[in-house]
Amino acid sequence: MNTAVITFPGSNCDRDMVVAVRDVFGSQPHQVWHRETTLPERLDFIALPGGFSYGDYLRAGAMAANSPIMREIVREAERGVPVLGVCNGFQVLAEARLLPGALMRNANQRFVCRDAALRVENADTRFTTGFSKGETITIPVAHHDGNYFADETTLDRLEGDGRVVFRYLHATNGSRRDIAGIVNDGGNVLGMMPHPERAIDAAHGGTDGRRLFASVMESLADTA
Ligand SMILES: NC(=O)CC[C@H](N)C(=O)O
Repeated sequence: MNTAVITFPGSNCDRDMVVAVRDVFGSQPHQVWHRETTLPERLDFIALPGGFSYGDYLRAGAMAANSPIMREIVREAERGVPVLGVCNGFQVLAEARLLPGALMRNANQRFVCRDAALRVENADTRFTTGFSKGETITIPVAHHDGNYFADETTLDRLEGDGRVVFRYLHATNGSRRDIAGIVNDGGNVLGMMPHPERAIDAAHGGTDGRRLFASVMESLADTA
């Protein structure tokens, strides 16, 4: 598989993402610096990792969304390549308008760092076929700007179209309707605040994250 992990200045989960992708996909991902203007050809999967790109200056993800490589990522996303944005990666995807809504400061103004119980709301996306609809999974969260906001019309549309993929079982950060992860209209761009790359090995305390990467891998095999 031909995969890429993007690094922005201030990314700090890129190495964990590389390990997860390598482990599950079975080959070393390309590591791409945000100033690059081209991506490796024929990518099967692109991951935007967590961290504090540009120190979360202005708004988390706002500056990274204007990095040169983002033009290419938008192009690949529009071609249907699966793109996963985790935590800061989700913030970047929202700021780049690849996903609707915004990630605001957590409602209680505090950084939250713990395992989160999530309900899988849609097990029919290329990121979630390894789960069952309604299943509860455990994936860690670690953020201070995870409070998902969108207007009611957008939220209703997301819910109606099955684009709310993960929902927190317990209030976590003030997110509207406890939304933890959403996909774009095409179903190939997933943004989520919880960190699946931190749950790929039993030593992490759980392997539910591995099942997300394995789902992507399987969806690629199906379309090959
Ligand atoms: N782990 C992360 O990616 C942190 C994301 C982000 N910058 C925040 O704290 O909200």
